[in-house]
Amino acid sequence: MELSVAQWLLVVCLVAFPLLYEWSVSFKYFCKMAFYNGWILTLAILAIPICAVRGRNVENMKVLQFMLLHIKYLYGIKIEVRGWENFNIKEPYVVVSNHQSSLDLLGMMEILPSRCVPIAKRELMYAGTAGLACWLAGVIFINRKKTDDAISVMTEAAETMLKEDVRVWVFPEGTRNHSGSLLPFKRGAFHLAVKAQVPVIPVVMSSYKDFYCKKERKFTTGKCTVRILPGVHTKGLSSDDVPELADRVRGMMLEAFSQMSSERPGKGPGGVH
Ligand SMILES: CCCCCCCCCCCCCC(=O)SCCNC(=O)CCNC(=O)[C@H](O)C(C)(C)COP(=O)(O)OP(=O)(O)OC[C@H]1O[C@@H](n2cnc3c(N)ncnc32)[C@H](O)[C@@H]1OP(=O)(O)O
Ligand SMILES: CCCCCCCC/C=C\CCCCCCCC(=O)OC[C@@H](O)COP(=O)(O)O
Repeated sequence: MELSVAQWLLVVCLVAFPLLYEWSVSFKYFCKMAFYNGWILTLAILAIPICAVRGRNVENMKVLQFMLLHIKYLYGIKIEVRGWENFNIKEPYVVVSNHQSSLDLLGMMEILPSRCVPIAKRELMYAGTAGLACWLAGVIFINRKKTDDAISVMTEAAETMLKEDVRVWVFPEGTRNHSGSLLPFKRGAFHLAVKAQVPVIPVVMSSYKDFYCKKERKFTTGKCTVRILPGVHTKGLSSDDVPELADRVRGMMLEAFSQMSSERPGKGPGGVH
C-alpha cells in the first residue's frame, strides 16, 4: 500500500506529538494551557444555550460551575478545602482572593458560594464563547483603564448585592501574580463591602509553584489547598476606614499564604509527605 504525502505527514505528526509531549517540558506546558483555554471555550458553547433560557442571571453561575468542576481531574490537581464553615453566612458578602493564574478558576469553582459572581476585566467579555457565557452568568465587567467607570460599576454592584441578594468575588491584587507573595491590594473590593455594609471573606489559594510555573513552562499534576478565612465585618465602617480594612485583610491573607507555603509537600514537619 502506497502512502500519500499527506498520509506520511499525518503518521509523522502522530509519532512526533507524543514523543515531544513526553520529552519537552515546555511543549507539554503549551499543550496543557492550550487545551485548558480551548476546553473552556468549548464548554462555554454547551453552557450558552442552557444559560440563555434564563437570560442574564446570577443563577447561571451554577451552570458554569458544574461545567468546569471536572477540569481538576483532567489535570490531576487535587484541591483540599479548609474553612467551609466561614461561608455559613446568609447575608451577601464580598469574597477576596489571591490571583496567581487563570488556573484560579479551578479553586474558585470548587468553593463558589451560591449567587456569587466574580468581577472581571472587561477584556474577558470579548473572549469568544467564554465571554458570552460569563455575561449570561452575570459576571461584572470593569474597565481597568477607566478608574471612574470601574468605580461606578462597583458602586452599582453594592446596590445590586443588597437588592438582589448577590455575593461578589474580587481579586484585589487586580491582576495575575505568581511571584509567591501578594501584590499590594487595590481598594475597590473594600469600598464595595463598606458601601453595602457586608462582611469581607478572604480566601487564600496555596502557591502553585510545585506543579505550575509560567516562567519555567512547568505544568505537572499536584495539590492545592484553598483556605476560607473567617469573615471580617464592616458594619459601622465608612470609606475613611477602607485603607485600614484593606491592610488588615491583606495581612490575614499573607499570614495564611505563608503558613500554607511552609506546609507544602516535603517542606517542613507540618507538610504532607
Ligand atoms: C464555561 C465558561 C466559563 C468561563 C469562566 C467563568 C469565570 C470567570 C472568572 C473571571 C475572573 C477574572 C478575574 C479578573 O479579571 S481580575 C482583574 C479585574 N479585577 C480587579 O481589578 C479588581 C480589583 N480592582 C480594584 O478594586 C480597583 O481599585 C479598581 C478597578 C476599582 C480601580 O483601579 P485603578 O487602578 O483604576 O485605581 P485605584 O485602585 O488606584 O483607585 C483609585 C482611587 O479610587 C478608590 N476606589 C476604588 N474603588 C472604589 C469604589 N468602589 N468606591 C470609591 N472609591 C474607590 C481607591 O481607593 C483609590 O483611592 P485612594 O485609596 O488612593 O485614595
Ligand atoms: C473569537 C475570539 C476568541 C478569543 C479567544 C480568547 C482565549 C481565551 C480563552 C478562554 C478563556 C478562559 C477563561 C479563563 C478565565 C480566567 C480569567 C483570568 O484569569 O483573567 C486574568 C485577569 O484576571 C487578570 O488579567 P491580567 O493578569 O491583568 O492580564
